[in-house]
Amino acid sequence: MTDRELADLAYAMLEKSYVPYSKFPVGAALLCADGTVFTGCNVENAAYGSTICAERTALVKAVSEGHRDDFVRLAVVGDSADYCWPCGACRQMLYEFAPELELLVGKGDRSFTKLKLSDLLPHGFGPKSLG
Ligand SMILES: O=c1ccn([C@H]2C[C@H](O)[C@@H](CO)O2)c(=O)[nH]1
Ligand SMILES: [Zn+2]
Repeated sequence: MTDRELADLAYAMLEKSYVPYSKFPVGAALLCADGTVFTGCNVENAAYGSTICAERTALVKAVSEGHRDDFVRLAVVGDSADYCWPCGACRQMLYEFAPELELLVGKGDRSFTKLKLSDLLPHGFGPKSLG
């Protein structure tokens, strides 16, 4: 799967977002080594803090289906002028499973930039930190 194809799966998720409060849709698509893709969107809640981000939706879908050590690339995209950088909570949860995960981060004009999770979360706290 090309980067463009993975990003487009994430963009397609924008319309699934449930964002009555922020009106800020986010889409995600997580590629596994066997080619499986888990998609996600943000799902907000009237108790705002109970909102789940698009990246974590995709991640928990994947882990709950038995994937864990096989994450290859994650696309996360928004629909606004700036890139949709993953929030701190998402960076931390992704770091648990794939500290060197490749990221495609996109914005409203459908362009995206490529980097690694470790660029966004250097010296992260993970399973190895616990000894
Ligand atoms: O990494 C992030 C950051 C924010 N959001 C969502 C949460 C909320 O619904 C909206 C505004 O914060 O964007 C994500 O989905 N992923
Ligand atoms: Zn987040």
